[in-house]
Amino acid sequence: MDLDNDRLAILAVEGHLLISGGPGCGKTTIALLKAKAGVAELKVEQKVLFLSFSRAAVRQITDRMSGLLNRSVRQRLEVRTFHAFFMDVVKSHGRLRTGLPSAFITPDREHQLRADFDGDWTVETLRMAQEEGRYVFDLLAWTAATLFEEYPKLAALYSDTYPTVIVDEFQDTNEDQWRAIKALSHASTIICLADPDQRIFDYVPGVDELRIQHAMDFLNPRSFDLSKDNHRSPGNGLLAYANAVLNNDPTVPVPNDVTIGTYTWPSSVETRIHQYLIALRDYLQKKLDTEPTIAVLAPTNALVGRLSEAVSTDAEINGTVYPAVEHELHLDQDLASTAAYAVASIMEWPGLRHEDALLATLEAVCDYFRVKATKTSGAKSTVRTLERALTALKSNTTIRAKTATVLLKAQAEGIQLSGNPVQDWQLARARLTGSAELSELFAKARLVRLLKATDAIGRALIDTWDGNAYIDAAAVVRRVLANRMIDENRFEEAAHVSFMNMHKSKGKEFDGVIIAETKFGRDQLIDPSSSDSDIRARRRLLRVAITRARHHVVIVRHATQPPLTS
Ligand SMILES: Nc1ncnc2c1ncn2[C@@H]1O[C@H](COP(=O)(O)OP(=O)(O)OP(=O)(O)O)[C@@H](O)[C@H]1O
Repeated sequence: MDLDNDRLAILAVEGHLLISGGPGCGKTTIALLKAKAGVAELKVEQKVLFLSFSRAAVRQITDRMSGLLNRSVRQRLEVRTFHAFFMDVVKSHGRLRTGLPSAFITPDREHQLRADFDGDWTVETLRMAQEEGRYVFDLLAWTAATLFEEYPKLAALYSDTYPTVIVDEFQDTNEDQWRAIKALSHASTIICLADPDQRIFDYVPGVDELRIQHAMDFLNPRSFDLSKDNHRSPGNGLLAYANAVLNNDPTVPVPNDVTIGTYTWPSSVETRIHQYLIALRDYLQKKLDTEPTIAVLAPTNALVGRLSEAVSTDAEINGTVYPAVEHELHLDQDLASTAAYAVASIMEWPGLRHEDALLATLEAVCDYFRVKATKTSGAKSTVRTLERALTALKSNTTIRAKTATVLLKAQAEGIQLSGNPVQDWQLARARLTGSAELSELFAKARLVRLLKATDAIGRALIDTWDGNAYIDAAAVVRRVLANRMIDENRFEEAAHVSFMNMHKSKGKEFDGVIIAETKFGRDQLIDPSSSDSDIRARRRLLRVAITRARHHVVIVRHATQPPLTS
């Protein structure tokens, strides 16, 4: 590996460090080499702590470690998500603040509690933490940082275990993460890895565009800028093009390794993605002489779900058959799971009395909007409307909500299920139509995959089939999805083809990347009618997406969309 003067200096200097530079310039790699150089001086019980944001990023770092560091060095490095680290701190020492053992509230459980709670949820989560020692996900960072600040000896104890702390994606750290880092910085050496232009989470509360400046002021680190280097995709113009998109610079031509594909009616984004995915896979396979890794990225989960579903079955396009493509779908489950419970409740219909069947499904639809209301204020009025419909249904009075009347009609028509869980799932899902709310659930439920009877949900559903209905299907689906979330927490299998939204691709690396858009709303790569700051944020996001590729990028756009640089 080339170690230029900057890198040699990084290895040589002592004290806090800020290593900045664009995607693929080698920040992670040099930080790992720096950690390696310091391992000899560690005492037996000491380790280097490498903090990152997501489990996927942790996996990428551990993958990179295996090519770079031998086993004995790897064992001295602890690569963890912020969340896992803070959870340990709170679990082991939360008692210092409360006198109580610490317990954790899962996100699923939090949604339920929050939906039933009238009042300020932030105040309530603090009360639960302080009076009951029970913590929701979002309070872990705050609590760990507060523990470090209130008990400097505790921070010193952690610093003693971790004399060096490397912080990945430093530009995206929120206020609490930064407070914890500051507390550790009194006795640990902090190495910040940062790229201000990869700041794509600035809509998250506590993430501050001045964070790098804060680090400069507080840590007074030695600063190294590696932005002139590009080791991910050297020589192929991908980074230069990504920067041109970031800066809306039309003077940089689209390089050979970027294909801009367009579609227009009667072709669709789904068919184009299917075609390009197969073409790109073949092209990279030949070029690299190994099965390539490819990511298909889109701005929204809804579009990701549509595309994933489209490539999951063989498609005949203009007389050519494009085979289904095996892939992994990476999503945030929340709302999708809740929508899936509504589908499952419809699969219970033939086994239930009319009123019970309708109540169960309407309740599931209402739950979906309750979960949504914890994130978006607009959903609250939908919840109220649906709750009124539920009351009317129970008290046999006139139902006004359109969603309820549509479901009433669909339920009266009945549903003929066959015992094939895949077909029946689709049949049940198709009942989610006829009102804006039901259509929304339909789109979300797409994100839950049930493509083969051997999928986890399919297998579980088969067990509930009684020849007429799927008894207790909703509860069974809930269990499977909850298990899946826990499994995903443990490890994520590396798939050759992955579908995810553009935000989720951050910190990852693939041989090829396909980016899709439609001409509507948030599914557009850049919505010309949005504000300047939104457009700027989208350009940063696009740069992140383009720079995930080592070799080739395909951008599939509607033919009427304006060019990305003009
Ligand atoms: N000095 C180097 N010489 C050769 N290859 C390198 C060097 N540094 C890094 N690489 C390779 O370049 C690729 C990108 O490196 P790395 O992941 O460290 O970059 P990064 O700056 O952390 O990227 P990102 O910000 O996108 O996560 C990796 O495949 C890595 O093995």
